[in-house]
Amino acid sequence: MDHFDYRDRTLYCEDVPVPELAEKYGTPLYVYSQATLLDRLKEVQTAFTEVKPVICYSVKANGNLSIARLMGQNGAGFDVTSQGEFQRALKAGPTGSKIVFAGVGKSDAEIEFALKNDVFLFDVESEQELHAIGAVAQKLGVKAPVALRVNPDLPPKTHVKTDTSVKGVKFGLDIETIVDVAKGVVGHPGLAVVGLHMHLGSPILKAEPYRMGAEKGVALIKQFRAQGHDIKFLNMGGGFGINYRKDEAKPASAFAEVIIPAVKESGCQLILEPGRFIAGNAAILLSRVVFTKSTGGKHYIIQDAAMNDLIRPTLYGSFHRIWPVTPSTEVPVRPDVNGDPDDPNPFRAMPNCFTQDVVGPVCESGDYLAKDRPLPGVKRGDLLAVFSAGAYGMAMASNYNSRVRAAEVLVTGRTHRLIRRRETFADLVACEEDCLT
Ligand SMILES: Cc1ncc(COP(=O)(O)O)c(C=O)c1O
Ligand SMILES: N[C@@H](CCCC[NH3+])C(=O)O
Repeated sequence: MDHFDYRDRTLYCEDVPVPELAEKYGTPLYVYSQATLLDRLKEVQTAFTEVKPVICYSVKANGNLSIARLMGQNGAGFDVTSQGEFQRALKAGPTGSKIVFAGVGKSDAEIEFALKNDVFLFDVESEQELHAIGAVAQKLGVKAPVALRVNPDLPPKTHVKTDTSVKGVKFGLDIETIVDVAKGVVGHPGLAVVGLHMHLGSPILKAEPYRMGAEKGVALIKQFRAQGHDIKFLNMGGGFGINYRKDEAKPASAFAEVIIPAVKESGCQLILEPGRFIAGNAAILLSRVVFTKSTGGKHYIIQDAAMNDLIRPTLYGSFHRIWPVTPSTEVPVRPDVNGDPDDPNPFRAMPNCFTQDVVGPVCESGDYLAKDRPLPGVKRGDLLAVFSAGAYGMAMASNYNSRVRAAEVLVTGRTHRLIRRRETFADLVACEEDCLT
């Protein structure tokens, strides 16, 4: 399973026994498999190779400099959504990396920064933004390369907090009005409208929305061209889903099958912005059991990772597989289907499994990594692996409750390197002025 597997009842990341990492770096710890990161990037590159795509790794999923560098070294550009992400991409990417800049609220300063740093394309999300970009570009005496982001009004329902292409969300230009917006900037001295962008949501487990989106995209591109815009790029965004529960995700080839025909018809270069697909299954969040507790008929595993380390379960009710790193002989070693309500759980009947909540030390009842999950009994000091934590895990981590953020380690084969050290109290207060002493 993505270079995380059990050998003799011990979880390995590539060829490193995970307990060794806990010993050396402490917990909570993000553990990344370099082979998985590269396999996943390669999978996208290979699936779309026929149309020579520009793959812009979505930095928001995981912006660690070493991971971004790995992407850049292996042919990826970057999709960014703030100046901070832009700077990460510049720092980690090779010279000339293609950087696409999306986001609904780019400030003039960010626009100027991007223009001065060779932005490949702005993904433009509103008419006001389009004119703001045009104005900044004119001030600098350049033409800004832009792709208009359409909200294609499609139904890939993900989660109310992550839907990006259903009517009424804040993203993109309405499909009904985008053509008029494009018309309004024909011949604009500060703007080169060269692309169409869409991002359908995340995560998406079906290919069909991409087929529908790409078809709508081709129709728009034809209209933009008829207006005189020289459209060269079709950017289909990110959103490809991954396996959180079992084998629910589609391979990249399934998306390629429905996107490539439209790309060919459009005569455009394809851009993709995968984030989760590359990083999601490439990491576990490793934690250690602090206490166990039973109260009010419920059983709790209190471990040292919390909502500040991985907020997805709290924020979206997301499911992450969790399993002991060294399961006892009474429980199976593969965590494939634990707790999946859509799947009859063969582990439920295991003598040592019972329904438990996996919670952290943060002072919120919503601080949990799993709820009502059939898990084996564990004891203080046991290690747990929270799977599929590589995307939007560390990237969304915070210091809530003055908890220092976790360390991150990158494994390749039998070796491992710290790619982010654990924070310290000094880091926590580094930006504060203790001015009343
Ligand atoms: C514009 C844009 N591109 C790419 C992504 C990356 O999405 P994912 O990590 O699901 O591939 C996102 C996030 O959803 C996004 O908003
Ligand atoms: N952060 C989200 C998805 C949103 C992606 C960014 N548009 C997640 O953890 O799944």
